[in-house]
Amino acid sequence: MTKNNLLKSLINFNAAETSCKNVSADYDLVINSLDCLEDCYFSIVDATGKIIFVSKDFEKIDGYKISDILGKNVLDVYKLGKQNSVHVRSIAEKKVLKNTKLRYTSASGQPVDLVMDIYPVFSGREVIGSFAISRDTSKIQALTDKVFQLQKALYNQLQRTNNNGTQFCFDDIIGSGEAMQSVINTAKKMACSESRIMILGETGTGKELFAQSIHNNSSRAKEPFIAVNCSAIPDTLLESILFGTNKGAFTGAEDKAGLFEEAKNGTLFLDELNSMSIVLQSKLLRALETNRIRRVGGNKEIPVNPRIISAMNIDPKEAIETEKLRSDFYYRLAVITLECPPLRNRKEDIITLSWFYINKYNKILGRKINEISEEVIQILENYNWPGNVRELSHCIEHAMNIVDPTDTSLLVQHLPAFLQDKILKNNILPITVPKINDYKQIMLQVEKDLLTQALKRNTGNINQTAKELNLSRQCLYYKLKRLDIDIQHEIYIE
Ligand SMILES: Nc1ncnc2c1ncn2[C@@H]1O[C@H](COP(=O)(O)OP(=O)(O)OP(=O)(O)O)[C@@H](O)[C@H]1O
Repeated sequence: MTKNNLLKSLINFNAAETSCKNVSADYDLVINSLDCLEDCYFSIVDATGKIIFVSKDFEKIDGYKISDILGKNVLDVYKLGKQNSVHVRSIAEKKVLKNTKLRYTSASGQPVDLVMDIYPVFSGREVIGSFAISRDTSKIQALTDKVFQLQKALYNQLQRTNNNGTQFCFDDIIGSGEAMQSVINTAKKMACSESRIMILGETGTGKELFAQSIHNNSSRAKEPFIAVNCSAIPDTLLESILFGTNKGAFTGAEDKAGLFEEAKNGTLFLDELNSMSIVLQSKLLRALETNRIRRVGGNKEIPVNPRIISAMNIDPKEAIETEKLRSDFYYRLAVITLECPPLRNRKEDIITLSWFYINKYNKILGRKINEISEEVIQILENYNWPGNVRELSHCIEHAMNIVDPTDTSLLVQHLPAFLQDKILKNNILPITVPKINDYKQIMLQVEKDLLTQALKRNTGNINQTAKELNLSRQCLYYKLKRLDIDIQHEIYIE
């Protein structure tokens, strides 16, 4: 049976079914127009299983050349038993097989996921062949797999979050340098005690990460961990959030437990404690002294038992001196203190952290970065990271969005513009203060760094440097001489 005869039967069969008798067509045109369908091919075999026709996309999907398989039997081409060939089954059973899913390896070794609809072709009562529409669902399958993986990761994360309100434990803290290891060891010891902890450190240094890890390493791990950011909530609300409310306290107030009660025997983490008003500090102090709270509008004292971990991102001494913080309140909470060092003081961890975030975004964004250029390493290690690990993570996230999916190296042009600008123009001031206590010597070093960098920016040009610093030429010369700065030195002519 020729292809056209088979097609004619096929169309006549359908025409009979649809009572549309006068069908005439250019069969090749009809069949080839199916090629406009993406990731899909059309195939016809005769009653013996011999392949009579396949449309163009077949080569792309199956990896065979059409000319190599035409005229051959499907069972031989795919090395299948009769039961495993859907074409042969459809002919033998005289049945339409819809939505048949197949997974196999193509001639070029790629895994292929196909969904096939196979129709037997009749001439009268006799089956004279079958035709199939095969849709390549490999891409959709890969996407579905990815969605499934992401869902699973999210579910795991939520499970951890839902268990006790935390996401992190000590294993999640990155930092193999001496400074971080020492903080981790201290924090692990603190986890074994019941004393109140004050965690100090600049923004983004990992204070909450430590608070959660301590909770998860403590005997209270199965109880809730509840965090409240004192700077994010207006003072009047913060009181009712912490202590709860009793009905009638103010319009709309209901009987509601506060966070002290909700934390039960777990941990209550008071973040940015320094933002709390002095009035609320006094009320809280009373609760801390008695381990009892009174709901807003209530008159009953309720015993409470969470362990309190607090955090501050400013110097407590300064806050006490400027009367933003009550000293008795501070010392009630800072029974033991933990200091999270800023990133610029533990440069040895910067690249390890960068790799952590690169690998994270390689997975999330489907990137392939496996190298950080020397220049980028220099930049990352020399920037002073005022936003600490949070800022570094955002910087890498930015870079990973900019790299092309085929890039394997993280380069300067991928970094956020402010980092490229500042560093490439030598416009930042990583002032290297010597570890000495002599104020005069420190100031001399600071002045020297400042002038050296201004000279670098102006490629050693005295007039321009003096203008930028708003100094006279003579004054600049005098300072350079006093600080022993050699203006002929090649570093200024970069
Ligand atoms: N050592 C570290 N290892 C891994 N991730 C870290 C580390 N330090 C901080 N991070 C990450 O940096 C981000 C900021 O950390 P965290 O919120 O704990 O900082 P913080 O000091 O509490 O900041 P803030 O004072 O602004 O509340 C988080 O995503 C955290 O997971």
